[in-house]
Amino acid sequence: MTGADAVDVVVLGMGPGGESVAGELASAGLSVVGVESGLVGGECPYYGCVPSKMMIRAGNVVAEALRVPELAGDVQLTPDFSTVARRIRSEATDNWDDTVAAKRFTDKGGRLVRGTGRLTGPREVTVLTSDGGEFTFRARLAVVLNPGTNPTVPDIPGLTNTPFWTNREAVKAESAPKSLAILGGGPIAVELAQAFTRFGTKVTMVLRGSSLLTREEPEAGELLARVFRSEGIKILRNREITAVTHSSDKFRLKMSGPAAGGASVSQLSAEKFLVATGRTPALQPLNLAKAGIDWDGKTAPTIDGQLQLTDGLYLIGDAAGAGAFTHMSMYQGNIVAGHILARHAKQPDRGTTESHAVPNVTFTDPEIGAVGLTEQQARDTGLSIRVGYTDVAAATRGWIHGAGNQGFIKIIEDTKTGVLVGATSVGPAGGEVLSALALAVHARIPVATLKTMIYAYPTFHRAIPEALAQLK
Ligand SMILES: Cc1cc2nc3c(=O)[nH]c(=O)nc-3n(C[C@H](O)[C@H](O)[C@H](O)COP(=O)(O)OP(=O)(O)OC[C@H]3O[C@@H](n4cnc5c(N)ncnc54)[C@H](O)[C@@H]3O)c2cc1C
Ligand SMILES: NC(=O)c1ccc[n+]([C@@H]2O[C@H](COP(=O)([O-])OP(=O)(O)OC[C@H]3O[C@@H](n4cnc5c(N)ncnc54)[C@H](O)[C@@H]3O)[C@@H](O)[C@H]2O)c1
Repeated sequence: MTGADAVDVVVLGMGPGGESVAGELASAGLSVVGVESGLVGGECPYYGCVPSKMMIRAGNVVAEALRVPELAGDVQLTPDFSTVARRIRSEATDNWDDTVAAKRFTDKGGRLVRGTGRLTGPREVTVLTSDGGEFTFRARLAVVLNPGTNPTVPDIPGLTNTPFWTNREAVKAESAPKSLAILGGGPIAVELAQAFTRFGTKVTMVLRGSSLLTREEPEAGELLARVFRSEGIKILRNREITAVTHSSDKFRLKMSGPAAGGASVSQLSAEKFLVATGRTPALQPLNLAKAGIDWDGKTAPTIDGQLQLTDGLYLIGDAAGAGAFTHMSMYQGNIVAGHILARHAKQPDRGTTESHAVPNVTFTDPEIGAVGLTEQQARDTGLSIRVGYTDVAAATRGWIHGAGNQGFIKIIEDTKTGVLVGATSVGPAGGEVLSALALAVHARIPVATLKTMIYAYPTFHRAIPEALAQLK
């Protein structure tokens, strides 16, 4: 243990939560080392939420323009992906340069160490820098792990020899490819499928199963599949890709149907191939065992309500396994910062994590917002429930909106307590409408109270009382 620098806190991985904990603790006067092997800020600002939502915003503008003939006359449109590519490069990611984010942290008094960190003891972190240097830090108060995830790449023959895309390459695209094959049907796949389609890319999605967005209510995936079909996105269901090759600027994917289904082998070719098959937490290289943590290497490690793996060793973000969303990383970071400051600077604690009202929004058109339990999850936990469902297109605002008005609100009530335990809001502003439902689930507001509320006319959220009236 000789040669280690003593500091108050080490934050290993500066994703959204890590960056915020490190910054807050440094501002509070603690000596904080932030360790980052990539870009300060993590996946979200450089390869995830922000660039993908910039593409989606641009794609939605194109889609709205295409709705002009139905609603407002005529328009001439020449979508050009290079405009959004330029915006992503210059406005969102600073050409994938984190100087500004790094300075934001060091200006607060933090020390940024660039390199790959690992635990070398309880509350001890050793960092290997790219030029072969090594630094060791012993944290007096806490080590916060925020390593995030990497794209999971399935073991498909030939794949790794090809220039396939993950989200990290997709958001760097300078132009929309003529054709794009996408493996996976989760949030990354559907958001990018629709965004590229709107710039003229012929998209084919290859699903191992039969549905899109399997973590959401089934009605959400079904509606999205209908919308995708109408936009020309092809969805191949129950397929396995058995081989991938790339030559003459073309990917060739060999596919078979499900083994049980009598396996028809087929082929698909495309200019680009996006693999969006989930994420692998970057926990393995951290060497949790060095801090005495017993981890099976597969499932999320056990943490307490303050996100501690053990006293003074915290795990936050996607790798904590409570929802791979930026808002979860920041929510957890806030609790951890509060816990550290309460223990060591006599500030009020910020409580423990709650998991009954985790929200998420998939930013397709229509947006898909969800909070809490799905109907199936509620049934699986043994709750006695009532379900309310209403069609957004048939509500006043949906009808006024016209083209692009598809959506629904589905709510799940626990009949024993009379509160909502889950809700899904799909529609043109589905993610924004979700906020009222998320509040209801979070604060456990009785359905009886929600029914007495006045909902402004004619908003999209006025479909909420219609769903409440349908509870049965
Ligand atoms: C395409 C895409 C779109 C998304 N869209 C949304 C969205 O709209 N809304 C939303 O809420 N979420 C979205 N997400 C998810 C979101 O990006 C993550 O939940 C978010 O980044 C939080 O991750 P994190 O805090 O776990 O850390 P990450 O952001 O993954 O950052 C972890 C950091 O740790 C560093 N690191 C890892 N290991 C080490 C090590 N050993 N030593 C030093 N540094 C290390 C990494 O370099 C990285 O910078 C999206 C993700 C993707 C891929
Ligand atoms: N708007 C948002 O909030 C947003 C957007 C994008 C991503 N994210 C976050 O990032 C996470 C990762 O997204 P994702 O879409 O990669 O993952 P995911 O785990 O949600 O979906 C993965 C998809 O790939 C399929 N799949 C998995 N292994 C496969 C294999 N071997 N062969 C074929 N198909 C396979 C799954 O069936 C699923 O359809 C999300 O779960 C979410 O938490 C959030």
